[in-house]
Amino acid sequence: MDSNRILKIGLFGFGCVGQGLYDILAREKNLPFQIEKICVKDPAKVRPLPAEEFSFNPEEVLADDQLDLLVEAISDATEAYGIVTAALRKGRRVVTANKKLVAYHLPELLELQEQFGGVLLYEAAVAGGIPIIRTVEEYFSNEPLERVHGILNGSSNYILSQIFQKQKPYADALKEAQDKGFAELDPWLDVAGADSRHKLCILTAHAFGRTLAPQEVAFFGIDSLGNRDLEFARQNGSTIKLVASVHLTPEGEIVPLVLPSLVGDADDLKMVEQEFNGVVVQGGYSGPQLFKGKGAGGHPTGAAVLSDVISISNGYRYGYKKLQQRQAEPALALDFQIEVYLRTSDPNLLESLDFYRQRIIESAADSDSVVGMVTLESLLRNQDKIREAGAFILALSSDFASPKNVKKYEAVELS
Ligand SMILES: NC(=O)C1=CN([C@@H]2O[C@H](COP(=O)(O)OP(=O)(O)OC[C@H]3O[C@@H](n4cnc5c(N)ncnc54)[C@H](OP(=O)(O)O)[C@@H]3O)[C@@H](O)[C@H]2O)C=CC1
Ligand SMILES: N[C@@H](CC=O)C(=O)O
Repeated sequence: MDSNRILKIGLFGFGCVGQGLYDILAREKNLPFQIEKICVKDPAKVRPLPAEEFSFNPEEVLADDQLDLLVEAISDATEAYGIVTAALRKGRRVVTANKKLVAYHLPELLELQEQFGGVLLYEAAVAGGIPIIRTVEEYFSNEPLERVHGILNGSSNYILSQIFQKQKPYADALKEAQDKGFAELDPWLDVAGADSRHKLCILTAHAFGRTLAPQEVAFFGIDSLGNRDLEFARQNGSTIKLVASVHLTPEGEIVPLVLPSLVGDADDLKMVEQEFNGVVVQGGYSGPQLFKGKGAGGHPTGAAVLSDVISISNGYRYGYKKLQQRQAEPALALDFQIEVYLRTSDPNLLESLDFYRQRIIESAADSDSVVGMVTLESLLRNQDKIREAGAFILALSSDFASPKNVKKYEAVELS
């Protein structure tokens, strides 16, 4: 810690995460931190704190040199980018919870820290309360990793638990996730898999030394999940989880993908329910380890932000060790093949996807469900088309890296 004095924090955002941090600091009175100024957006909003604690002008808070460190927890990624980059240009110490900002701008954020001497930490941005970035960055710094995968979005996991365990309608479960503060301001990010994609990009930088642009990662979500898909999962003795995964192929290429997946009883991710996240880190020597914890919510995320606040005040910064160690940037394994289930009403989609070993699961008046093999390249090329068609796509096992667990499905071979 800097000294015995109380460190002053400038906080941007006083929603779920900002209030979570504020509340923890209010309870843990022995901690040497004080939130000095809170910057928010809406002057008309009723606040639980006196008006003088708030500012509506980010410039004013950024310019305040009395503040020892800044915490950015606002809902707008574009505004957050402006705040965080301006702070780093001043060489400030900054903690952010914003995964979209980090995923889209990591190379620039690294550059700014290098150039101006500031520091940026973002543990809360991936898997909420699970200390996964520091674990991958520090504990696994010297062990080659084979795979990192898991459930990285609390809202969609909450929704799926409500659907599978309580038979709640999708829309009701989504509303609950929003009411509980788990969901993004635009919940499409959660349910369409985009938020998981942002988190996967960040994890990939720390685990494999590859700064992926989000556009390089195909992502699919649960927003078009229908009754027939639920039935397919149930008939196969499985539930569905939204899985984000990155693994290294034997050729040293990487396969990053966000895809709903069938999850059976033997799968470690099966026990990750509600707003919890679960991340499996597969070390080359240590084997698989599951990290499970709350992926969303004010206190779990506030606690992750607090941990960064403490670390940053102790002089910690990410070493990006895998980035430093890597010989060459791992390429994307575009020819990687994965077996998926697809339900669509658009016959052209199957043709565009270049499905092979295709089998029909069900043919109905309004749509067909098929199972087949597809390449990563095809998923990347067709992902917008799949979304626009309202199709639902599902991996047959969360073990994307190896087809050995793929079961035999009730299917009719196409002639
Ligand atoms: N909710 C969660 O469980 C988690 C969220 N995150 C991330 O943390 C961040 C904050 O999320 P969350 O707390 O849920 O969001 P909320 O919607 O609950 O709160 C957002 C806060 O940001 C403020 N704000 C928005 N735009 C501006 C702006 N231009 N200038 C100043 N303040 C602004 C809002 O102000 P006002 O009060 O005036 O409306 C509000 O206080 C997001 O990046 C999110 O992705 C990360 C992990 C978990
Ligand atoms: N909306 C996100 C919040 C945490 O990152 C989620 O549901 O996981």
